[in-house]
Amino acid sequence: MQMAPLMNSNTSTLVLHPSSQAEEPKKENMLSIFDSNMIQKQVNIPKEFIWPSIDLVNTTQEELKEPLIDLSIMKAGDEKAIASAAELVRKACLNHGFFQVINHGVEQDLINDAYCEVDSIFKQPISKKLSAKRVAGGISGYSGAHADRYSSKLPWKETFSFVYNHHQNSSNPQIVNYFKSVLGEEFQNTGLVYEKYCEAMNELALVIMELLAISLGIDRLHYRRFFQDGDSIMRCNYYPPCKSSGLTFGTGPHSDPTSLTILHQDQVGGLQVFANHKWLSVRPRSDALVINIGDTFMALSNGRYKSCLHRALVNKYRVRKSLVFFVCPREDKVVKPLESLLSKNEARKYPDFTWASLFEFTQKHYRADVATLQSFFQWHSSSNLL
Ligand SMILES: C=C1C[C@]23C[C@H]1CC[C@H]2[C@]1(C)CCC[C@@](C)(C(=O)O)[C@H]1[C@@H]3C(=O)O
Ligand SMILES: O=C(O)CCC(=O)C(=O)O
Ligand SMILES: [Fe+2]
Repeated sequence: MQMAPLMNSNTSTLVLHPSSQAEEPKKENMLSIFDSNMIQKQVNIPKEFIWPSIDLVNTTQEELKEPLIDLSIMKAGDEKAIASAAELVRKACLNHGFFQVINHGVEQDLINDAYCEVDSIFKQPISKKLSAKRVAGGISGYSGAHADRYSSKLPWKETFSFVYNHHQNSSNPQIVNYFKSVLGEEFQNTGLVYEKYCEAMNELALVIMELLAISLGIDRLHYRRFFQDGDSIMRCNYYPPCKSSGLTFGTGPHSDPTSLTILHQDQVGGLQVFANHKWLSVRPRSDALVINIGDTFMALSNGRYKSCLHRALVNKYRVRKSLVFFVCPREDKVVKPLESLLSKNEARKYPDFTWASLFEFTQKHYRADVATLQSFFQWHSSSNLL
């Protein structure tokens, strides 16, 4: 059935095409855009955004009881407190893979500045945002509901993503150059803010990697070394209010295919984790960062630490925003558990693979969901993963 074109505020036409089930790649000549200004005014939610009822299970308001870790102990070198914190982290990661950290060393002013820049990006007219559109097969750039990638179960969100390579240096400010190249010179300051934000995220990531190594009883510097020259991903999520919020998701149920996620959410609430057989809310804390294990780290721990299903709800009245830093190793690094982690006769749960191959799978062939890792290995069952 041909969807009727809907006019948006900028006179260009918002055209939502009939939903084919193809995930990616979508037919080249299909142009679909999600103009959040326009779509919020619609009486009925386009059917492409309506998720299967099986996913829309009622959610309790019950909260996840994830540990809150005070990271100041790491700088202080308080080994007794570090051992206790590592035990709390271990228990959480064996179960659902989520914990929150405070005294993380990321200045509140920098977080506030990053949110201000989120607003400066997403308030741009749709034509400007589309000029910075994500290139098919890549992660960087603007996306409106991923409407150019998928034809059904569209997430009610706009995103802006870019890559952070730690080995960049001030003489080659990649993020500033990226913002200026895709959004214009007036986004120089936005680039500077995110340059600083990603540097702070990367530093924090290495501290958390040390705590994870301690919690797993391996060489505490192992993951620092493994991730120190990583190619991480920064993503700004912007979730407009939705009149039919109970029929869609801001971000659908998934586990992160990456290694470790460092997320700041605003005070609106909406992040949920599937733990102990139910959806549990992660309480927003403005002074905390939410940390969760991703699929790649689950493989590094030979399945010990869990990369868990989570999702982001939208609501009827308020915009919700989140800043998400996805920690990834350098793309050519071989993902396999450290020998000393494996107990005697412990079988390997996953074949060796590179992050580049898993990343490409999620960008070109498969929408990350709850089964990404096994789908990835099935996809590559015949060919070489490295
Ligand atoms: C490597 C990635 C792919 C996604 C961004 C990072 C880590 C999380 C992934 C994602 C958010 C999981 C849900 C589906 C997805 C398509 C999304 O809703 O944005 C995923 C991201 C992506 O492929 O752009
Ligand atoms: O916005 C959120 O709270 C969660 C987003 C998320 O899970 C993701 O972008 O991977
Ligand atoms: Fe996620």
